[in-house]
Amino acid sequence: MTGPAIKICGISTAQALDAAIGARADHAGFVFFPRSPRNVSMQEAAALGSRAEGRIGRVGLFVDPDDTLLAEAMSAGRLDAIQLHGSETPERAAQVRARFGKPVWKALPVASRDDIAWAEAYAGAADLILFDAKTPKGALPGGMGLAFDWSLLADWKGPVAWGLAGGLSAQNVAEAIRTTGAPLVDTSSGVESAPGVKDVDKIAAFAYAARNSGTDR
Ligand SMILES: O=C(O)c1ccccc1N[C@@H]1O[C@H](COP(=O)(O)O)[C@@H](O)[C@H]1O
Repeated sequence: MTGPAIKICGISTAQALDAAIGARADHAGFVFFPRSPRNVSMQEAAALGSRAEGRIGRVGLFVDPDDTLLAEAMSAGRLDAIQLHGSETPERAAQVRARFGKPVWKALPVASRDDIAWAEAYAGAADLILFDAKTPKGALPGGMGLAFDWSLLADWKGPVAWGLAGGLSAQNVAEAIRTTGAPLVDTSSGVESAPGVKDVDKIAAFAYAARNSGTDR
């Protein structure tokens, strides 16, 4: 029973990174978005990126980034994948992938069934679609601990690999996986004791619950 792939996002300390690695998560997310309480500097990204080398995948999270920020972060954090969490179009996602030569994950905000249909537009442009809850206007576009109606995704089969995010924690991740069949789950605030402060025990509990949800990759 291996369960879905696991991403712990918003890692900004060596302790949190080691906890994600110790919990056998597949991906660690580093946030490059100054408004976020999880934002990392290029110096922090460099330290985390080299500590993660060969131990866990490194995903950089960006919100409508320009190429200068992407280039700096790619090189500092030695990123293995780029998560676009803003309003990037399929054309921009394809351009980022071509320019930086790394897989692109595109987050899509979901509130209704129509939002899920947007994934089709990213086939061939993004490598993975990350369905996340739509957040209120003016709020951060993610990392708010908000979940959406998972039944909208029940056994969703689209033209592109996908994952589930939004309000996931050790308490609800198994149910989320059973409802949606998600091949990847991503959490940030659900494994924190305060915004931006990762909790080692919550990371371990999340990975355990995801792996023991009764489903297989
Ligand atoms: O974590 C952030 O601060 C963040 C900022 C801007 C865009 C996305 C962000 N986080 C991502 O949002 C989803 C859901 O987070 P949560 O589990 O509900 O807290 C996840 O992919 C985070 O990586």
